[in-house]
Amino acid sequence: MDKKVSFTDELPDVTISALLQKQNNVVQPCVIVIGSGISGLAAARSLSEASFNVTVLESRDRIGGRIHTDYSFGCPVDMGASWLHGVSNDNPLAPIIRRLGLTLYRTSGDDSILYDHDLESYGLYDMHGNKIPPQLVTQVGDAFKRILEETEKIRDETANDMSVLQGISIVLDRHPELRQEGIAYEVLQWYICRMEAWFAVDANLISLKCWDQASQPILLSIYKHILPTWKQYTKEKGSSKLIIVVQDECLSGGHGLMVQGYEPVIRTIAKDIDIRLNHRVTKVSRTSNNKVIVEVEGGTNFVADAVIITVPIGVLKANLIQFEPELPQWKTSAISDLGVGNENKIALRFENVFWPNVEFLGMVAPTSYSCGYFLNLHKATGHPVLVYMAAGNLAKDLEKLSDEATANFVMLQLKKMFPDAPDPAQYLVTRWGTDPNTLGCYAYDVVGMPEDLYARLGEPVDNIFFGGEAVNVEHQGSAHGAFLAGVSASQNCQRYIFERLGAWEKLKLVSLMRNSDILETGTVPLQISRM
Ligand SMILES: Cc1cc2nc3c(=O)[nH]c(=O)nc-3n(C[C@H](O)[C@H](O)[C@H](O)COP(=O)(O)OP(=O)(O)OC[C@H]3O[C@@H](n4cnc5c(N)ncnc54)[C@H](O)[C@@H]3O)c2cc1C
Repeated sequence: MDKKVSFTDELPDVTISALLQKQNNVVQPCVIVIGSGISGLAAARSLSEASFNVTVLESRDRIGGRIHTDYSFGCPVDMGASWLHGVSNDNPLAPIIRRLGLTLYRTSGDDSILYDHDLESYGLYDMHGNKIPPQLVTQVGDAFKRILEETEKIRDETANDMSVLQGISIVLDRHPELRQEGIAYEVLQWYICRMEAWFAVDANLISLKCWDQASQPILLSIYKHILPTWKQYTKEKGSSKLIIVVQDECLSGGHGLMVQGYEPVIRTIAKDIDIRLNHRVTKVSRTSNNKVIVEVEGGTNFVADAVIITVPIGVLKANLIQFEPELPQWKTSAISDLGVGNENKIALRFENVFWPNVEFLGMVAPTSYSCGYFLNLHKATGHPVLVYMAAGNLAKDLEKLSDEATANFVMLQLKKMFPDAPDPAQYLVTRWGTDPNTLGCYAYDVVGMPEDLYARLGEPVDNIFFGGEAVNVEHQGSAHGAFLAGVSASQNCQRYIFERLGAWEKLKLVSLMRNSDILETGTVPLQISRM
């Protein structure tokens, strides 16, 4: 007879878990999550799986926040995030993507943040519609890489921060051989325009010290910077635990477009979560008995043991949520010192494809502001759609126009490359900068600001926890970074609440926990349509 018995099989009917669940007095701790973007949803799912009672309050009439797949063209078009940065199993979103069988179109195998497209996948044109020879594009691309490498030396030499643009200008003074003339100069401007798109801000505003925050050295400096602030904070609060949202290293695997759009990922994380749409939070108050009261436009109040705030940094900067008592100075200064960039997408659907089969169509010009580029969705998805992307000041300026005028502006750009381009059958225009639910696209490092801002933004204030893209020290401005930040905020919140429970309540809570099915890892490979 097999003597091996499984522990769970041998348990009598009345397991601890069953016993506890039979009792009516199981009081699950209650947490409010503000915002149903990927960060808030990840926090809510993680809390819900840890058997907390969780409610998500969302100001919009939809979930997903800056992940928004539009289907009005009859095909998925991502108007917010569209790339998975880090197409590998290390990506925390990989398990969900694998499970859903979603396809990724790898646009670049390069892990660096600037090259989310391989150089050979560009089709660049000048303002007169002449195609730029691909060798020139590659040659200037290589020169740009060298220029950026040289800026690292300048950064190491100087104590004070400066903008990336200033750094580039010093490099070109020192290395005249890297200067570009004529059309090559315009191609260089185009690369700068692409860099500006990554940060969603003009190059004269991007911090040279922080722009490529690598893992280890920066993390050390973050610890160095945060400790004095933390000591001050713990002196005020009488607690000594340092909870900090820090991730490992840059993700490998290059960059991949979500061919079916990001929406299925959002829907999966949101499954069965209590989400209240059209609930705009206006005030968060802490009470003397360790509760939080969350007030919603219209006057409804929600009371909870803790709150996790995942609204965009732009919303926090604009003080659209009032705190009582006020947040401490170390937190408010982190909010005000972080920058928030802007990027907008204008998607155009045509009846037929009239452009070449490249991934990116770009127009070079004498300034990065007047350069432009279109993502060719046809190459990755088979749908006749081009997506124009404008960042920084251009994105801001376009928001001053009507949708129709914006689409006309974009068509003028396209017609410079393809004079016979027909009018689009449909178009879509985003306004991430003026939308009161975002007020910007994502966080960036302002020149000369302390390096611990993201970490400070992620620090809790008693039972108020912070998630969202901008609290992730390493992967801010990304979907996976926002996801991780949500999970971290949830874990910090769980720890906080757990420490306040008695032994019996802890046991009850543990008995209700269920294993994650959505956040789990699996063995099904990622589906990548271009290796
Ligand atoms: C144009 C654009 C392109 C991008 N491209 C990529 C990409 O290709 N790859 C990538 O990885 N990342 C990309 N990103 C970044 C990525 O989309 C974000 O980092 C991520 O989606 C942020 O998630 P979040 O949950 O932190 O914030 P959000 O998604 O903004 O969620 C916050 C939620 O809070 C809600 N809210 C706001 N105010 C209130 C309030 N007062 N009360 C209640 N709710 C409120 C908002 O409506 C929103 O739903 C892009 C972003 C933009 C804008």
